[in-house]
Amino acid sequence: MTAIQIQDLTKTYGDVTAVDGLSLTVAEGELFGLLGPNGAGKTTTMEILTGQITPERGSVAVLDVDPVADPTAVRERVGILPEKESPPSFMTPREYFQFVGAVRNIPDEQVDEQVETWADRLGFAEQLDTMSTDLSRGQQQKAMIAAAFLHEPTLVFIDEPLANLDPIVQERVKRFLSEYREAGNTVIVTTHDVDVAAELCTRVGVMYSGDLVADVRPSELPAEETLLDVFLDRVDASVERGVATHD
Ligand SMILES: Nc1ncnc2c1ncn2[C@@H]1O[C@H](COP(=O)(O)OP(=O)(O)OP(=O)(O)O)[C@@H](O)[C@H]1O
Repeated sequence: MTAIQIQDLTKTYGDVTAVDGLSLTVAEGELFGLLGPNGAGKTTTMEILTGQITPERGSVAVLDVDPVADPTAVRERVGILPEKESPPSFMTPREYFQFVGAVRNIPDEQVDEQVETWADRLGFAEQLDTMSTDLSRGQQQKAMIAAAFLHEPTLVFIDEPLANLDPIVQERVKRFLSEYREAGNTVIVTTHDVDVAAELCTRVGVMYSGDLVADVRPSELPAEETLLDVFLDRVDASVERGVATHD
């Protein structure tokens, strides 16, 4: 089964074409990075794939389910971690996990087990019973990462996975994501950080002005060429060809 299938996808907001005829296939077991500058269309693509908004044109399938026709079925099967989200300010992380567990019909014992595992993995056991409003941005991000994986999905979408995390936690998250992928699961990340994409991802699609301008495997780039070179080369070339920027 392919994890993601996108064919000729287009989404506009008034005069702005946020996604412009995008086609992309991602196999299961990839850690795929959608890399692009501000306004490239990464978030819009993710929102279509997770059934939050609908496109004007094109087809999409996520684990063989159409998120436009059946957004609930997709959201049940995948984990989603949007950028800048945080647990409700009036709940502790533990209460938030119990809430997510109830919404997702996860047995209580499984929630308890996952909470212990994640608190240990990301080092937030001491904050489990602290009101979210009193947590730092990084501590809130840890809780959101754990919540996205609570129902043990086989495909997870993460916007800017390492934002707000200190270097130690960044390493732990990177290691976890690599192991999760090695177990056959799929991760789709969006980022504008070239270093994160180069280090973390098995495959990177460079997005600019609503479409892919490069599709590379960082580990297969020749020694003299970095992902930053590819990024600058393709994005600059698109600017020179006169592709309109959105910002
Ligand atoms: N709800 C909206 N209403 C109007 N325009 C929007 C809306 N959402 C996105 N856009 C526009 O669509 C384009 C693509 O935005 P999108 O957020 O998908 O880009 P992005 O690659 O995720 O950018 P960033 O890295 O800055 O988050 C931008 O020009 C943006 O201003």
